[in-house]
Amino acid sequence: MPGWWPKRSSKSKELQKQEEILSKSFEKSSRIVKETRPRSFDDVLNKGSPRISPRENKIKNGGSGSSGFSGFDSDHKALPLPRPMSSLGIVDQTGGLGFGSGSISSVSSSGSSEDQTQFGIFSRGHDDTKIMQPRSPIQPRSPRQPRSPRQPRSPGPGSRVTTTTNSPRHPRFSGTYLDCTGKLDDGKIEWHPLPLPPGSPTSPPTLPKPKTSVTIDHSQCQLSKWKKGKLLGRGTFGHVYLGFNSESGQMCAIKEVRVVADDQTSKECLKQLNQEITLLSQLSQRNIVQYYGSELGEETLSVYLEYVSGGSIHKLLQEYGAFGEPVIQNYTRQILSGLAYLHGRNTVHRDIKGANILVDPNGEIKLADFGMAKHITNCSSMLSFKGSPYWMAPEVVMNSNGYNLAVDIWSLGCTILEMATSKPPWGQYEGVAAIFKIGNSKEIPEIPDHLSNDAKSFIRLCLQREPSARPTASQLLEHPFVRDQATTRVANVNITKEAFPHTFDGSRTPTAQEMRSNRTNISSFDGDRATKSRLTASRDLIIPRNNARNIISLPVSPSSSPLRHYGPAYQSCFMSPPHPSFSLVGQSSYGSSEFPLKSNTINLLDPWFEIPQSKSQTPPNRSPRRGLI
Ligand SMILES: Nc1ncnc2c1ncn2[C@@H]1O[C@H](COP(=O)(O)OP(=O)(O)OP(=O)(O)O)[C@@H](O)[C@H]1O
Repeated sequence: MPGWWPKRSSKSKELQKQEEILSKSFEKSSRIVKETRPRSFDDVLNKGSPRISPRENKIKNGGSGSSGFSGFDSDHKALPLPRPMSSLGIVDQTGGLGFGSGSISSVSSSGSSEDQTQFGIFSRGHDDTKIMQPRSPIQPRSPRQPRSPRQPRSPGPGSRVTTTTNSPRHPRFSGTYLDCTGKLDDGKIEWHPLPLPPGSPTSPPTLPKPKTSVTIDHSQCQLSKWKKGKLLGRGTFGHVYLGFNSESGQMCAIKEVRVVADDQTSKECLKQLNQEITLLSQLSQRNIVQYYGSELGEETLSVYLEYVSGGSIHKLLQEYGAFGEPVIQNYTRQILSGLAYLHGRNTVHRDIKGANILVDPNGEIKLADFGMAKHITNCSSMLSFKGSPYWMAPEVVMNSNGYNLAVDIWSLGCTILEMATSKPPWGQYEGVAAIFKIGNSKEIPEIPDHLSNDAKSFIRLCLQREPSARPTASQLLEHPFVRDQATTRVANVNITKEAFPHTFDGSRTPTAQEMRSNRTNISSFDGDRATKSRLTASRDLIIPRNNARNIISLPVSPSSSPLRHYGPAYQSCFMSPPHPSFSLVGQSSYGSSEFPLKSNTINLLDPWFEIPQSKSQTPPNRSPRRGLI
């Protein structure tokens, strides 16, 4: 704990103090994005003045039952409203308050961009609140696909432009925008052609995979037959509608964001959607919502996605209450499969929670909402303060050393608790107190007693405070909690193959049969720890050592986290020492001899060794070291 963080015996005083401290941190690096008077679209385009979006308008007018901090999405009543947080520099324009189940997004990089000092706070009406801070332009860019030079915009009012990844950008994006990786961009937004209606004379029999490098075919614009239907839901940045193709009868979900030039909110919306488009267009896996295409209209950018009619896990929890363990097992396995695929591509979701996980009528899980997702390059830092507070990993809250794919594993553990209790983890705490608990305590969220030992063991593995101690998604797929389901085996083999088409050294991954026989061996020696350890080690040989697990730490800006003590920035591509505050809350800090210089040690331990509760709550240097891929 930082020296300036006093200990108080009274809980209320302590909370009050926490808020004050967080307030100072936030205020240093934040500025409330003020609402602006609505203006006509032409005004906006011609004069570059901001225009209020319908969503903002709703916020301005108080929305419907908005609190901005209900802890869950719409119509959720599980959490008490928090106290006003204006002192934190967080103002919910609805009169609601700071952190709910909403996502937080700020950035910690240093830089001099004017934008960088801004925190935009966007109420989600009665959903929750997002805090966003544009990235600095000096951050390294992740690899992107080449873009073509500009091409003229299609004429006529009301016409829609459907373009592709290497297609021209919309003239309205000629200003500076933030690119898909969160860095300032030159305004280019990537969108993709809509699929031709299945069954139409010129269409493929099924929806094609998204094209990432095709030339413009304007005939596709005319062939776009998707009609916008009823509202499915609202997100922070736009609305999601049902789409219907009257020629094929097929449905899709249309995520729509209003395009308003020079408006900070719109920039954020577009940035987020652009990020989602770029990432989703490269993904194709059964547990990840499929991207179909995107289209730029006169006033809106629409993203066409696989329609998942069952709604989110969060919504199901609200309607039907906590899930039984078999359902949790089944959903967890599928979430893991999606994560294994995603992580195999060095991509971190960063906002895993019930509200972002959709369920189709057959119980198939689809990870959605990739607005926070990020591709991790070898030396890129992950220092942004992004995610949804209650599901946020300690290293994200503290944000001292950068973080990695393991943040999704922590959030998965939280989501399992959410499924088991129908409440968010740490739900008994208000937002700031929850963040304090996550970042500066030794605790993990409460695990319900009624869960099986396998479930408890699984959750504890996910909720290890030391990120490198958390197993990977692929490793967790072998945990008895999810492994022993009848339908799991073959599906997981395929997923592993998808996620890891090649081993780390470039050689091929084993065939499904090889994998099966390996797994058979593992399960047949379930009771034999030594054998299992050996097999675990052999499993490590076939699962590539994902270099994204090597997290690298880069200098952190003081604005990285509201809980972060302003300390010296550290080093380069090596694991950094833990945040000093760990040692100040009764946890000893890393000694140099204990500090893991390499985080990719081959794991020869049994990954399913159940870490006792007390150990899972111990500081990093006391946790059993687990070499990870
Ligand atoms: N592919 C889809 N199929 C069916 N419904 C969807 C789909 N995508 C989103 N929805 C619905 O629309 C709602 C809003 O989705 P969206 O991804 O925009 O925001 P969110 O995840 O709720 O919030 P945020 O983006 O702010 O984190 C979801 O809660 C869900 O009910």
